[in-house]
Amino acid sequence: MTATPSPLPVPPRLATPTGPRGADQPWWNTQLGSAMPFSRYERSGTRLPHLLTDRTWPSKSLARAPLWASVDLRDGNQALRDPMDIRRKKAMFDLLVRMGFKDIEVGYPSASHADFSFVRTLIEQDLVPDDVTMSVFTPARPELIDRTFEAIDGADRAVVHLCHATACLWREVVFAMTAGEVEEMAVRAARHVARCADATKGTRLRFQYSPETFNVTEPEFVLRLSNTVAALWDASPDRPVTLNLPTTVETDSPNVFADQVEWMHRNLDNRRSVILSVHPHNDRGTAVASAELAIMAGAERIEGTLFGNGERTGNVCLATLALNLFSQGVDPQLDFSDIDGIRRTVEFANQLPVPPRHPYVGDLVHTAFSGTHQDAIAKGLAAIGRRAAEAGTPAATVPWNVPYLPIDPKDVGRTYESVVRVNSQSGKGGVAHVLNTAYGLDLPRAMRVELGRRVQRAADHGGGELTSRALHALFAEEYLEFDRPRLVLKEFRTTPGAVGVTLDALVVLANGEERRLTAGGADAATAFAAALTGIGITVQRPELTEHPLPDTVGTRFAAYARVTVDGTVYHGVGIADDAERARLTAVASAVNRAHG
Ligand SMILES: CC(=O)SCCNC(=O)CCNC(=O)[C@H](O)C(C)(C)COP(=O)(O)OP(=O)(O)OC[C@H]1O[C@@H](n2cnc3c(N)ncnc32)[C@H](O)[C@@H]1OP(=O)(O)O
Ligand SMILES: CC(C)C(=O)C(=O)O
Repeated sequence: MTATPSPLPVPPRLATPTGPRGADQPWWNTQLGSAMPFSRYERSGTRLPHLLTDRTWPSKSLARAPLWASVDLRDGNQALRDPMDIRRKKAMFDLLVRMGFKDIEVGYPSASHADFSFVRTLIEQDLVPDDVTMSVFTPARPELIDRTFEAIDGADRAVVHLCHATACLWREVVFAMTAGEVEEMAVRAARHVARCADATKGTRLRFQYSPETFNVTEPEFVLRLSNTVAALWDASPDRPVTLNLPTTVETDSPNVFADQVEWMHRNLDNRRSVILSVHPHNDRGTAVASAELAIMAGAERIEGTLFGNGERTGNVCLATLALNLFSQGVDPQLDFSDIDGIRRTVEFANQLPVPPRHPYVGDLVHTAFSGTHQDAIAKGLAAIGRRAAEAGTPAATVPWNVPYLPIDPKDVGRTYESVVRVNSQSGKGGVAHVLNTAYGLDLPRAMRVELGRRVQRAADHGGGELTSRALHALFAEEYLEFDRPRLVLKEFRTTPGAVGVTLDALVVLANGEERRLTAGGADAATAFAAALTGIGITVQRPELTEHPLPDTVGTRFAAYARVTVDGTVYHGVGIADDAERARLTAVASAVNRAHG
């Protein structure tokens, strides 16, 4: 029988305190109004009307990758303290090509000699692969448009990208123009571009138009401009014009942008002759969400940069967008299999660090310090290993489902070693995981608890992170190395009997004396325990597990003993070249710990 879900509880309405605590404010909400001058800023929704009541984007999902366009070499570059020189530009360009970008804005050639000569280098040295199209940015000024066409002379293919401000504030403050004058400027510039294109021989050209800043421009105005410019450029399905809608400065929540994009998508003339593109900036920290909703709303192309470099808070991060798709089972159509290599090149080109918490690539994004997360991750990885073994397939092909890890770090070229790092927030699971991944030690549960406590004390004391080496040192101090061991197993021999074995062992005592011990038992460890009574040590019920150590030269074994010495349970560890010696050494380790 299927249980009927009970209705969801209705959340209590949050009172909105606007000043001193009001009588209608519930006891659990003690927030008061702040002294921040918020009334200087326009209220959301007052700038532009909500465009749609019948929006369709909320019920869409992302089923395939959009057309990716990198603007690292233009928008990214113009935001750098030290713009890229040719070497850095070349490194970035080569990286973008290797990753699979087909649409790369290579610069703003009329802006600087460096940008112009980079474009010339690409053309003269034939560095643009056949399946990649470069685009070049130009403002709506005739002399700069001319210079742009000069830069692309001799190119096989190119996109000329025309951009000018359209938003009211820019019209008034930057251009001191009316809307009509801006429209005339757009028409003049688009015609100028078309004339230059007609005069250009041997280059397959396409055009792109960006009304800046789209999100705060009156929709009817931006639609009219876009239709006019596309028509002037003879947009057709064979040679579509890219209409790029920038949130040059991000001002509203992503749902507002999605409505704006869907409205354009529905109302553009000759929709099939237009590639609808978006160019989100990240001023509100929601560029990724804006881009994703824009695709649901009808956009086909996204402009952004790797790891989000760009003006102010940056452009939308293409790595995040692509890997968001990847993590949803959609082919990102970009290769992020060596994300750290990509990051190194991007950091070299931009001379800016990628923050440790940046999605997918930051140093810490696949790392858990907290005990409960570590425990869950270790269990999740073990489950993947089991499923792979059961299916007889490599773990890398088993469907990924590990708590707290949205993707398999190995898919982006990371290892599992950094997934779990230990400090005072960590627990036994994390410690065991690190010892396992770094040293191949697979501690039994009771020992994990015991060692976990020891590590916790050390971490509390030291305050910082404990590396795998430090953890191993604590492990060795606890189980392998003893200042004055009660006994050391020097040599031994077992002789099989009718039932069980007889053990002859030579042990060295704390005072340096060597003693030969002999006893029988069901197995060597039981016989050893029995033999220890000869030197006054009562050891009962030795329980042992062992495993070979991976990646060692020759085979070595780790054995773990749980024994009762004088009525108390102790654990010990033995590591040796053969399994039997490892087991007996583990019993000796437990005895030494009992007498430590
Ligand atoms: C939204 C974007 O990201 S657009 C790209 C922005 N990128 C850059 O600015 C980087 C490169 N820029 C530059 O090298 C220079 O600013 C240049 C080459 C564009 C122009 O330099 P200058 O002629 O010295 O002008 P300056 O930068 O002082 O001012 C810009 C002028 O262009 C006008 N302008 C700005 N954008 C545009 C545009 N897209 N189309 C037409 N005119 C524009 C401004 O109104 C201003 O005009 P004014 O001098 O009549 O007041
Ligand atoms: C040129 C345009 C697309 C731009 O960079 C912006 O508006 O941010």
